[in-house]
Amino acid sequence: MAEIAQTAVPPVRRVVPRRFGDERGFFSETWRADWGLLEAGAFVQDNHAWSAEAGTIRGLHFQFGPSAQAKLLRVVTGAILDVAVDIRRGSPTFGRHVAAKLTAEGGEQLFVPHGFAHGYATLTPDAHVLYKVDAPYDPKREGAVRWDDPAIGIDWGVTDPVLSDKDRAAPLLQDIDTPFVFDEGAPYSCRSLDRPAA
Ligand SMILES: Cc1cn([C@H]2C[C@H](O)[C@@H](COP(=O)(O)OP(=O)(O)O[C@H]3O[C@@H](C)C(=O)[C@@H](O)[C@H]3O)O2)c(=O)[nH]c1=O
Repeated sequence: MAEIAQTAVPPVRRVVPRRFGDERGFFSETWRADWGLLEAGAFVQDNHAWSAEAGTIRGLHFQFGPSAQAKLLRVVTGAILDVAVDIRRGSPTFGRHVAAKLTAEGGEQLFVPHGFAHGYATLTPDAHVLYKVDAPYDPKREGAVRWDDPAIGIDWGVTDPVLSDKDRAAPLLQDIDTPFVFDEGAPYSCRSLDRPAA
């Protein structure tokens, strides 16, 4: 059982799985097919990323075409600010974002569908982030948007982040031709085109 809530930028969802506590600790189901986020079998890869320092930012990333990824994220040590930005051309919420705090303590999760650029900032040192994705890693179909794009205006709470070289060089949203198109008839109201964004 889990509490699943729509966010201000659908279909991004916040998920809080129930925890059954006892004298040993707790037990929690962290994903079930019958929660209806994705059909059974859709998730094909699990990821684990560790960041040593608070104030590390990873993102904003996406994969496109047949490799577009939906993601279900959670934190098992520490805390992050998890962010999803709508980059579906023609979307009523294009350029808007959801920022959700995910903590090991609370077990909160964020479901990020196709058509969104995703990233997070670590709010604590030693942050372990786990996530499921519904398409395998495909470095030939990766794209990125700058973490500090003023047109998106994310309040990361971090001024001088630890970044990868790749993320430091990422383009602004206005300078990419995003490969996602808003389409109410498609899953996640998103059509994913098989062409690079830049
Ligand atoms: C993402 C990924 C990376 N790698 C490798 C490539 C590279 O050598 C090393 C580090 O990759 P990156 O710098 O891209 O890792 P990172 O910056 O953590 O990338 C991740 O960021 C978050 C925000 C996401 O949303 C993810 O989808 C993914 O893009 O790991 C894989 O083998 N499989 C994967 O699925």
